[in-house]
Amino acid sequence: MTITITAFERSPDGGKGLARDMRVRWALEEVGQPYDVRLLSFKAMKEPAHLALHPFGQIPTYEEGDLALFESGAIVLHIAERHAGLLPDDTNARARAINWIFAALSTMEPPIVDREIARFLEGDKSWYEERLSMVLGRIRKRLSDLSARLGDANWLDGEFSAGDLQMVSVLLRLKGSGMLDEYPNLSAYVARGEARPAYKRAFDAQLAVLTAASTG
Ligand SMILES: N[C@@H](CCC(=O)N[C@@H](CSCc1ccc([N+](=O)[O-])cc1)C(=O)NCC(=O)O)C(=O)O
Repeated sequence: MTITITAFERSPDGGKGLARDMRVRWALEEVGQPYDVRLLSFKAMKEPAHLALHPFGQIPTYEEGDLALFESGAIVLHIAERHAGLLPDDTNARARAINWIFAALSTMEPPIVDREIARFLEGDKSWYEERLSMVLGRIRKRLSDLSARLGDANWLDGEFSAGDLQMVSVLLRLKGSGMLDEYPNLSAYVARGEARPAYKRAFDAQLAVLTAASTG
């Protein structure tokens, strides 16, 4: 059955692949599943037709037959459970890979998103500098712990998994900050993710949307 995801008609990330459809695209490319994309304007995302799919009026969503999902984490897990290539067959290894999905989304991503919230929405507040300093400290604590755990391994737990896909995707949100450079093994880890053919296909596909929108 045809898989259809939703994405920004014109992503605010300027084609950097930071919007969360990128994670779903990457997962589908890793498992070799073709997919269609329904591009949405910000206005359309808040209209009844899309709100029926996504209660918060966001992207991405995932549709396949009579299944409709939202939340990129849930979508990537669904893809990983349905197709080989993103979760190990071994029961315990599979559980550990899923453990890393949650670590990426629940432990690593919140302070990283908090930094973006501070920088984009709180710059005019009197307490901005003090709060940003605390947020950066929280990010560095998580990066330091992750760096220590990864060590010189290629991936977080054996073979590349959906846990790495999510963790690399989360760390990529720091790419322009210079903070990853403070942890050379994390920078190399992210670069390994970006070097994967599936990542490159997904990145090129999301960039093509913006290029078409810009020249259209
Ligand atoms: N928890 C949900 C969060 C979904 C979400 O945040 N979607 C965003 C786009 S991806 C988040 C995102 C947006 C922009 C950038 N960027 O770099 O410009 C990066 C990431 C969205 O639809 N925003 C529009 C709205 O809320 O009205 C998930 O993981 O799917």
